[in-house]
Amino acid sequence: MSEVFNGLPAPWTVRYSKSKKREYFFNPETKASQWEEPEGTDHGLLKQYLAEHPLRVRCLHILCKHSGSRRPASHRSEHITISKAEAIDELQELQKRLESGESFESLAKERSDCSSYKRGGDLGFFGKGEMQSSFEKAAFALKVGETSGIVETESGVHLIKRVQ
Ligand SMILES: O=C(CCc1ccccc1)N[C@H](Cc1nc2ccccc2[nH]1)C(=O)O
Repeated sequence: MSEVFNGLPAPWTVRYSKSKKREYFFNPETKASQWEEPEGTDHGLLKQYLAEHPLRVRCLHILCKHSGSRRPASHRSEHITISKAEAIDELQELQKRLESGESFESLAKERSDCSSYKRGGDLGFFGKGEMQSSFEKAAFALKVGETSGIVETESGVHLIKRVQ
């Protein structure tokens, strides 16, 4: 594991509490968790780290399910039978429409197989550990305003736009 300069004394890490809507500190060795910064924290370095490594992101996404999806059904179709290759082709068409200026939200409402389509694909804020790992990895790699390439999960294939 490469050394992480987060301003915290090793091996402390910082996590996000969804219920309390704030960060907390966790020691993976002792399993201790606490609200206060651990003794010896470099507050300035921690703040800089958090600016560059968000604990949570807010994303929109467009999901195209296919016959191999974990749940091949949605509001659009009780029984989704298109192949993964066809689903990827559909996302590629949507990528072209995004590039020609159509809004992500309007395309999510038109085509996404996720229940979030009603809100233009908005998943709200999520932290690490909440979404399937390939989705999380892609989402946390995006800058605010950026859209991913095609991302595969057990649910199907996605386009992801980070908005916060
Ligand atoms: O899991 C859900 C609900 C996701 C959601 C989160 C927060 C707000 C609204 C929706 N829907 C699945 C499809 C699906 N699979 C996903 C995998 C990663 C992110 C979003 C996803 N959406 C399905 O419908 O099969």
